[in-house]
Amino acid sequence: MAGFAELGLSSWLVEQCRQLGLKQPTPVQLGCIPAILEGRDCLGCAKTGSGKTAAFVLPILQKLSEDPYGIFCLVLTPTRELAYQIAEQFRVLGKPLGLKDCIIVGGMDMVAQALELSRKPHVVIATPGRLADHLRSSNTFSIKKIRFLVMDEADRLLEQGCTDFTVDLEAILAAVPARRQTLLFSATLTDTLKELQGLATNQPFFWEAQAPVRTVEQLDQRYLLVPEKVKDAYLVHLIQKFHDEHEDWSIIIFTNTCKTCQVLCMMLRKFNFPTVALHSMMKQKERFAALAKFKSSIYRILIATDVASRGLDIPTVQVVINHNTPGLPKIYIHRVGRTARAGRQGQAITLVTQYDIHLVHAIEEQIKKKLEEFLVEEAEVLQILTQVNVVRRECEIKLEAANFDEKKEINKRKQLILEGKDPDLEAKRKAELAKIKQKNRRFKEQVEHALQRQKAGGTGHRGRLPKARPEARSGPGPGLRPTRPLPAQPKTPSSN
Ligand SMILES: Nc1ncnc2c1ncn2[C@@H]1O[C@H](COP(=O)(O)OP(=O)(O)OP(=O)(O)O)[C@@H](O)[C@H]1O
Repeated sequence: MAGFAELGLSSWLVEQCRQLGLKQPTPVQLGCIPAILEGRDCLGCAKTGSGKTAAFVLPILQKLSEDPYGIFCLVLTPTRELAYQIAEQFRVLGKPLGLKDCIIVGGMDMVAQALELSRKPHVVIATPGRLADHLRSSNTFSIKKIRFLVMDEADRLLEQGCTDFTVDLEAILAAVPARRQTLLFSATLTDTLKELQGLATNQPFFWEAQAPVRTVEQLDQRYLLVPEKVKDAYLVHLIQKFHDEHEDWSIIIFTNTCKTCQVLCMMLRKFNFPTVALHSMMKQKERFAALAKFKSSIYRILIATDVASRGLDIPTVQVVINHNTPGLPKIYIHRVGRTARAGRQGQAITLVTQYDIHLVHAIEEQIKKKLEEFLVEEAEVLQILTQVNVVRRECEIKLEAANFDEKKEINKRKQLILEGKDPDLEAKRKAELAKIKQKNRRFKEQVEHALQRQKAGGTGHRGRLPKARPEARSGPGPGLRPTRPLPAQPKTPSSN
């Protein structure tokens, strides 16, 4: 198997790899590095944790060392935390060059960033919104001469999710030169391939990992069927179990909203689990602090929204728990990809309610693998059910008293005004859109149910995931009483 030197990398870079413990190139590095060194555009699609970052960082550093100037390379990425992580890779691998990098993300001081940009760093790593703000408001820097444009998590940058980058991307693409090398990477490129191909037209080289399953082999993937109303008791039970059995394991829990994330964080802390939260309603400083505490294993549990689902590389994470079943298979792929990275083992457990079964089927179809059931002692869950529900309610009341919803609303309105939109008009438009979506969802569910009935009637019944919640899981019967309480509460760690 070829080593880094055989890929055409200079000896100083090979030595940097060795010092970092990277002995052999991974397949995506083997595939993409020579093409990038040849000057070709590159689209790299490989599983989570397979070393895509070094696949673009190494050849860029090599080219930079041959013709150093600033601003030589622009890297775009969807989240602020990911921008810092990528910058670190550039810094460590590019140390012998005296590499100057600059991170341009929202939530940080704009004046300081403008000053840094004017000093012509070699590499700028940015989230699109903040970089576009700088381009609109300042003429003290230029990205007209960049050699490389990298879009990490490229499909996320192009799709119109809850954060829509398209307008900002247009502004950025208008400011970069047509003659450049474009490198696009993600574990899920295929849905947006056409749009991406429009960006990478210079002898594009497409590299995709060939594998029967789209998730990592070392990842043990399970589902746990839970009734919606008692989901949190199952979550607490799972965490208690992992905590008891493997004290040194780190766990990421993914939730669907900032509010749930915050409530669950408060709740888990009440049960003395060392938990930090990460979501977009937090101040940037708090976000970084939470992530730092989790990375350094001071806190073993991170509860996050999808702001943490892509790219984050934290080797100590052994378990990912999906508190909600992701609505899109690709979100599932990225979330569970936070564990079992770089050849390590990992486990992912998805809590599935009676309403989410069709989502699991969609995930299984996409990843080309069936999830297995995760078995728990239901009696143990029932013991803590009342206690968990009471604590959760207390936390909700506390959060409401802190005006969490109002703050969220104010933040949203501020953001819309900054984007030049009318918040009231937007609210109306959103309400209409939600109505249409709900109608579509209901229709889809009806079709899904009809199909399932048809399948169950015919030969195609899978007999694994039941269609309705089983009686045994529907909560404690009249005679059931908790017998083994959870650790004493309340006792909340002081910082977040
Ligand atoms: N050649 C290599 N040998 C061993 N480890 C490597 C190698 N290249 C990268 N790694 C390590 O693998 C881990 C995952 O790499 P990276 O974060 O680049 O993954 P990724 O493919 O970008 O994942 P994701 O799709 O989740 O963003 C990192 O800790 C990195 O240091």
